[in-house]
Amino acid sequence: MKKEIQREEMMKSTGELFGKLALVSPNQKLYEMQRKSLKQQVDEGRGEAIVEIGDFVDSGGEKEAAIATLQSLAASLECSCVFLSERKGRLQFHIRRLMDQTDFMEVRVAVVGNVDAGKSTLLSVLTHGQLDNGRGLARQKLFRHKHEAESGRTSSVAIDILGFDGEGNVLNQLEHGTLDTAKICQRSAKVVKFIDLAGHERYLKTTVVGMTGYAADFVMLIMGANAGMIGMAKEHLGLALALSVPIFVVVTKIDMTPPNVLQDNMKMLGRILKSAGCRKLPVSVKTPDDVVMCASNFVSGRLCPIFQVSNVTGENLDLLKTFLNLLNTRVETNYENDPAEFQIDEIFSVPGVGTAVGGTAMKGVIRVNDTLALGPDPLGRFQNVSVKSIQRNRLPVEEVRAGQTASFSLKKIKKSELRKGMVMVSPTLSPQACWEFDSEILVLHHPTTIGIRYQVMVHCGSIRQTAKIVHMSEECLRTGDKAIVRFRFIKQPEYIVPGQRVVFREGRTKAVGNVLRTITMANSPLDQNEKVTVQKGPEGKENTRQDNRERTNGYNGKNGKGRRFRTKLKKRQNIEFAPEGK
Ligand SMILES: Nc1nc2c(ncn2[C@@H]2O[C@H](COP(=O)(O)OP(=O)(O)OP(=O)(O)O)[C@@H](O)[C@H]2O)c(=O)[nH]1
Repeated sequence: MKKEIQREEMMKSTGELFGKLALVSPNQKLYEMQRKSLKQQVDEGRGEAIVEIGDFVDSGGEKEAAIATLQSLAASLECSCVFLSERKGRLQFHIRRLMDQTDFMEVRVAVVGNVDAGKSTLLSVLTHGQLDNGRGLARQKLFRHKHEAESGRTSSVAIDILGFDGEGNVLNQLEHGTLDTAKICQRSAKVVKFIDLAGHERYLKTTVVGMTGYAADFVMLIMGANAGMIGMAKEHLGLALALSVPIFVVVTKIDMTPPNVLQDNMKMLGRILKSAGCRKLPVSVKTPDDVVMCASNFVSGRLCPIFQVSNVTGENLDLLKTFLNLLNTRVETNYENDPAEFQIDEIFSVPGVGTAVGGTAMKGVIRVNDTLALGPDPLGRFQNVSVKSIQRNRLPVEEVRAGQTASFSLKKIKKSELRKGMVMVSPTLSPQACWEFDSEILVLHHPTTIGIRYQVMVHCGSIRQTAKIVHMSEECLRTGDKAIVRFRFIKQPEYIVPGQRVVFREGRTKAVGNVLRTITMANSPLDQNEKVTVQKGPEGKENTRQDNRERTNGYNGKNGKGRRFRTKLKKRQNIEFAPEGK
């Protein structure tokens, strides 16, 4: 008996609870310990875990007995248990909690890459299960699920979904030539949402919005094997790195690329990923074992798995699908216990239902009939709203948890009262809007120097608004410089929280940073006597704030609109900054 207890303690301390010895006919106590440990792993992995058992050198029935124990443990926790791969006598299994019909895990993957890299083709091949002919056949079939088609939400960003069942089988099936997203979600245990971001330079804005506003968990960078890392691919890579989103690379067109060109381009990709600016560890994924290793270590963001695929022959697409099936959302588990926070990125009216908003739950759990604080309005105020119903990918659900996207229909709210960038948060947070915030920023690119009163477009979650630099820890900033900078929003106060990632953009200027501190409205009086002379304009002339505002807002002032707008703005600012209670 004493020996037995010692064995249990030793196994517990060495993490060998799933070792060969432990899994072959465990006694009741050991079984319970294993069950507890597995449950913890599944909970920590938000319903999923990769478990390794072994070492099985010569089988003699031990392997089968150990697998049977693991399967029984998984079944007792209402989980599926699927074999993944075997390495040196150690077996890896994927454990996934079985969900009810209205729930599914969600992983968001932003798809970027240069024009013609094969993004649309790869998404079509993955989601439709039919190969390409090398001349654009697959992408024609791609029914672009604009958010509108998919969930009633309108968006300039196209979304494609790939559903997996508990065993990791792809569930996308064409019905009358199209995909029924609600049905796929209903049957799926996991749904991978691809946020297809345009490859053309013209659409860089969309790419930034897609990566910040849609809270991508991962970035899938597509590179044509024949072309290599050209054009916007490097820009997209830089943006993903700056936002600290883990990246994996899919190299397409390996069927049509001569081996020497492929080799050169792979070398170049490896060099870029390892460079001081990236500091990634490129791993070429060639076997199911590589997939498991990469998926288990991917969330840290240091590894960069590289898949070499062909959309025409289908080579290695299975490895990519397995990897996608194993990916787990990056939202912290404990966020579900925090007060709810939901960022709004779409607003729409649904006939017969009323006003609805779409977006991402960043924290907490939101249920039907919950009351949330919606805001801020132009005066920085929040109002209580009640959630009438919730949908996830057109599927009516009772609740939405941190890390999931959803649409809510709201009671007694007019569409005109809403705007993108607003939030709905738990009233217990007593949310406060802010005009100003401090951010530690890194300038990724700027042609000259950035100084006080410089204006940039701020992207923070689904917030997109022009802000002005009012204070800097350095006198001026150039490419590569870091500083603590205070920004002030131009139009209205916003709800942001310390720690949020921010991208600053103005023409070719790009900077990234973290919110350090917000200066809530009560502490942020408008500097009415502020000097209006600001940065140098394109012709070397000094621009006035008025010029800048006109440029920012698209008013040229010639037809008097600019003046009218400014008067309106001034009036509004006066109201906005009136002391509380007046
Ligand atoms: N031979 C071969 N051709 C491919 C492969 N993948 C894509 N193509 C072809 O490459 C061309 C461009 O692919 P697209 O999917 O349109 O590229 P894209 O990156 O979506 O381009 P944009 O939408 O313009 O950004 C099409 O003619 C595809 O048929 C592949 O693996 N092998």
